Amino acid sequence: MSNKIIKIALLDMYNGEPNQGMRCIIDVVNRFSPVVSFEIFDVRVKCELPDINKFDIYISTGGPGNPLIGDGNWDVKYYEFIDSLNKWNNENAIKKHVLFICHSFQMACLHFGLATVTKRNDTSFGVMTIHKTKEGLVDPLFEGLADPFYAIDSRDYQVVQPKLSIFAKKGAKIISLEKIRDHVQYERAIMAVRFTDYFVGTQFHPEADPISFVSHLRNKEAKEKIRAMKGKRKFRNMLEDLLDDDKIYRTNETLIPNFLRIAINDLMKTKKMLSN
Ligand SMILES: NC(=O)CC[C@H](N)C(=O)O
Repeated sequence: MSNKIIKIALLDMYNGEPNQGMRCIIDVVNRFSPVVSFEIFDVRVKCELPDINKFDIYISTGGPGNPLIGDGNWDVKYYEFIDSLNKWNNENAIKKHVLFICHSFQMACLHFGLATVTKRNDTSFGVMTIHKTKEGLVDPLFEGLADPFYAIDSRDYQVVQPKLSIFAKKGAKIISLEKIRDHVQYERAIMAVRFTDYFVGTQFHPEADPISFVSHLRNKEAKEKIRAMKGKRKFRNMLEDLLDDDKIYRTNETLIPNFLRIAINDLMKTKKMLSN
């Protein structure tokens, strides 16, 4: 394989469960071929993690279950792996870029001690509005997305109670929040964090496309559960949101492509500088 190709490791956190995330991520990554190649690592079932010498960019997926609990094996290795990437970035000119999605995002927030993760009162599932914070308005990850923008959310847990002193100490930033729910007193959950210049994560699913969402709803039970949860009108509105060019399509075409473009440009620049 040519050295010019940028290598991406996809950390599959789905624990062997059927999901739409992997197909969507692969679909987005393939838009960058032939500049990139990718390999998949099954973190939770096989305890597989990549050799950090061999990959430039890492995308760590969503996944089922409680992010506070691992099996004492894969989770320990996963956290060690994040630490080794962070250490690498502190010591090397050519950086490792990481995107943490949903379950991985929750685990990263916990690991860096930035916030608490709690179980929500109800499942969050569907097309949600995501609000940029002041920092989010200028973060290149969101360039080309409106404020608010739309994303697919699918979770039972939430990242809340940010420890702002730790954010400040680490230079991390909250870049998006949940919408304000006037009629409920709950705290707005954190929807995205820039951990460092090279590590960023989202609580929602930036990889999701309308097809993946509709496929999920082909499961009758899933469909009925969501229809009952939202009510008929909101359910129909959500289906309409799916077809809107400015909503899920826009996020799918913008956010991970921004992440990859920023990473690829940075890698090409630093690799070239070092080979001169
Ligand atoms: N889609 C996900 O990755 C979900 C994350 C986590 N398991 C939750 O339920 O909140």
